[in-house]
Amino acid sequence: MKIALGADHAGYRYKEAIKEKLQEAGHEVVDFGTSDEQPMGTAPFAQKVARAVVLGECDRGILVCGTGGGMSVCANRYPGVRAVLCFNEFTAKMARAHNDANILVMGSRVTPLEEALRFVDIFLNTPFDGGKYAERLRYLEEVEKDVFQLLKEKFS
Ligand SMILES: O=C(CO)[C@H](O)[C@H](O)[C@H](O)COP(=O)(O)O
Repeated sequence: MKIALGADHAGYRYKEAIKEKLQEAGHEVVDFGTSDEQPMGTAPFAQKVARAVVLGECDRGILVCGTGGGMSVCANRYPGVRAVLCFNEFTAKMARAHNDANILVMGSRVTPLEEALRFVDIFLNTPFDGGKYAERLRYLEEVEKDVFQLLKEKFS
């Protein structure tokens, strides 16, 4: 798979470890930064990863910040993004099985690194269950149309 990675300063160390693991496993990684532990904003990295996934430039995305909150808030503003903040193996599995998540979000101040690496495995290897979950996800298209309409009204 081609995987987009992004992290702020709080997630930098995790991103580097995830990148190494993914490359060892033969995945293609696109690293959208950050490139050190210098404190900085979270959203620009979520923005780059979300765009890459929505545009189909990458198959999946992985984002890490301190809590996962900042990354989730930003990434899910993009239509077509289903970014899920995972904090144990069950949430990682359900993110794929029920939500068809295309971006895994984790918090480095919440999840130990070894566990985060396991969530990555689960995220990449769990199929979407489809069926009733696919039907439920279709409602998101209605929500996206609603958002589009609101933005049009707000900015016209
Ligand atoms: O949610 C977040 C940002 O919106 C993340 O947890 C950040 O990594 C965190 O806020 C960073 O905090 P810091 O005090 O700047 O290290």
